[in-house]
Amino acid sequence: MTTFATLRALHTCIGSALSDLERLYKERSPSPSSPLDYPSLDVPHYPNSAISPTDELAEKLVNDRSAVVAIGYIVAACGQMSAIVKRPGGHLQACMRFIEEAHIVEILRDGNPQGMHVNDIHRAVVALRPSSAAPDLAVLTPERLGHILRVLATAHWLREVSPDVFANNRRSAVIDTGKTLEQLRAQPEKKYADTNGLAALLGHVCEASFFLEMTEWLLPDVHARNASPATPCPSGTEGPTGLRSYSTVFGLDLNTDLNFFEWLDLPENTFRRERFAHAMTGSSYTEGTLQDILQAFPWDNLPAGSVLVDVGGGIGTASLTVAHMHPDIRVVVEDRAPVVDKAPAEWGGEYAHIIDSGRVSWRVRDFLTPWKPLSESNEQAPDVFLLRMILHDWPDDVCRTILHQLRNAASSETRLVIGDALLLPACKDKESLVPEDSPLLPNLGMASLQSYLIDIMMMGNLASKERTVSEMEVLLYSAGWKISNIKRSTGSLWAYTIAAPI
Ligand SMILES: C[S@@+](CC[C@H](N)C(=O)[O-])C[C@H]1O[C@@H](n2cnc3c(N)ncnc32)[C@H](O)[C@@H]1O
Repeated sequence: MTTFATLRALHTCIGSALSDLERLYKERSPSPSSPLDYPSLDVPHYPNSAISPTDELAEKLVNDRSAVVAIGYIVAACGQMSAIVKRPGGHLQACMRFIEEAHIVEILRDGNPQGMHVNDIHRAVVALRPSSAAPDLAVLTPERLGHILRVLATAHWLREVSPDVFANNRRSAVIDTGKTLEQLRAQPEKKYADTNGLAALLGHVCEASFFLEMTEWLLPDVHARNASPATPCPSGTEGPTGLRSYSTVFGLDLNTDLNFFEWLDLPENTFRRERFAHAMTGSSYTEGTLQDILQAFPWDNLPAGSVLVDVGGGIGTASLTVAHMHPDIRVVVEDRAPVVDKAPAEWGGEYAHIIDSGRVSWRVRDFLTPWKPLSESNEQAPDVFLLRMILHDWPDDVCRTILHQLRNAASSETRLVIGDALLLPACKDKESLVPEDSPLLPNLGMASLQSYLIDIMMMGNLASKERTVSEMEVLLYSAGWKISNIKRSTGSLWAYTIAAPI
C-alpha cells in the first residue's frame, strides 16, 4: 500500500467511526429537532458540579459501548496519521505535574469561567502555598507561569481565551478535585480524599517518572558517561563499569535498594503513600472502568454470605464497587499496615454504611506470607481472591509466591479474579481489537499506548511488567491455577482474567 493509500484508509476509518458516534448521539437525542451534541472540549465538566439532564446524557454516552469503540478507532487512526505526517514533539509531564501541584484547575474553576488573567492566577497560586515555604517571587514569576500554561493550552489541556487569559476546558476539568480554595489552603494533604482519584493519579505518574533513566539502567556505558564521580558505591554492588548496579531504574534514580513499596512506607512519604492509594481509584477510570468488575465475574451466582478477599486491595476501590452492588457478599481487603491504618477513613458518605456495618473490613497481611483464615471459628477458604493491579507490580518469581500462597488457601470452588492489562503484539496475531481489513494496528495503536507506557513504568519502578495472554497463562499454571475466562473491557487491553485451581 502506498503511504497516500494508507492515509486515505485512515481518513475513511476516522470518517466512519465519526458517523457511528454521530448516529449514536442522534438516536439517543431526547428530541429529534435538537440532536444531542458530543461534549465540547471548551466546556469544563467538573466531577462534582450539577449539569443539565441533556449534558448529563451527552456525558454518559461517552462511555457507551459503541461510543468507546468509535472513540478508540478515531484516536488510533489520528495517532497513526500524525505519526506518518509529522515528526514527534516533546512531552508535557513537567507542565502537567506543575498545574496539579499548584491547584491551577481548582483556581480556574473558582475564578471567572470566561478566563483568568495570568497575574490573578499567579496571585492565587502564591496564596495557596504554605507561608513556611512561600515561593521565591523572583523564580515563580507570572511570566513563567504564563509560559507553562501556554504549553498546556497548545496541547489542548487548557484554553488561552485571549492573550495571557486562561480557562479550564473539558480535559483539565477531569483533574478537578472539587475542593474549594479554602479547603486546599487549610488541609492540602486532604486534596484527594473522597475524589475520583484522577488528580492523584496524574500527580503520582508525573512525579514517579523514574523510568526516564531507563537508558542509564540498561546501558552501563551511558550511566558511566553521565554519572557524577561522587556517586557512592558500596563495595560488592558494582556493576560492569565499576558503578553501582541496581535492580530497577527507581533504585538507580534514588540510589536505594528499597523496592517502590518499601520506599513508600518511609515516614517522609506519607503524602505520596496516601496519594498513591487514591491514584489507584483514578486508575479505574483510565484502565477500563470501575464498573467493568461487575461484568467480569458472575457475582450473582455466589451464595449469600460469600467472601471476597481483595489481596493488596489498597483502599478497596474495586471490591467496594462489588460490595455496593451485591449486598450479600462480604469483603475483606488485605494490605500493608500503613495502608490498612488509613484506608477506611479515606471513604466518604457513599460507602459509609457498608464499612460501618463491618461487611467490608481491612486486615494487615503481607501477600508473600501464608494466607490465614479470617477467624478461628471460620476456617473456610474464601470464595474469590481478587488481585487487581497486583501481578503487574512484580516479577514472575514474586508473583508465583503470591499465587502459591492463595492456591494453598483455596478450595476447589475458590476463584481467582485478576485485573491487569493483557498486552497484544503491535502486529497481526491470534487476537485483534480491530476488524480484519482495518488499516489500524491490531492492538489499537495510539488508543492503547497508555497500557504499554504503564508496562515500561512497571519495568522501571519494580522490575515487573504487564503480561501478554500467554505470559499470564504460563505464570498462573506454574502456580497451580488455570484460566477459565478472560473478559476484556470494550476496545481496551484492560482485562479481568478468571482462574480456577488446577
Ligand atoms: C498497584 S496498588 C493496587 C491496589 C488495589 N488492588 C487497587 O486496584 O486499587 C498495589 C497494592 O499492593 C500493596 N502491596 C504491596 N506490597 C504488598 C505486600 N507485600 N503485601 C500486601 N500488600 C502489598 C500496596 O500497598 C498497594 O496497595
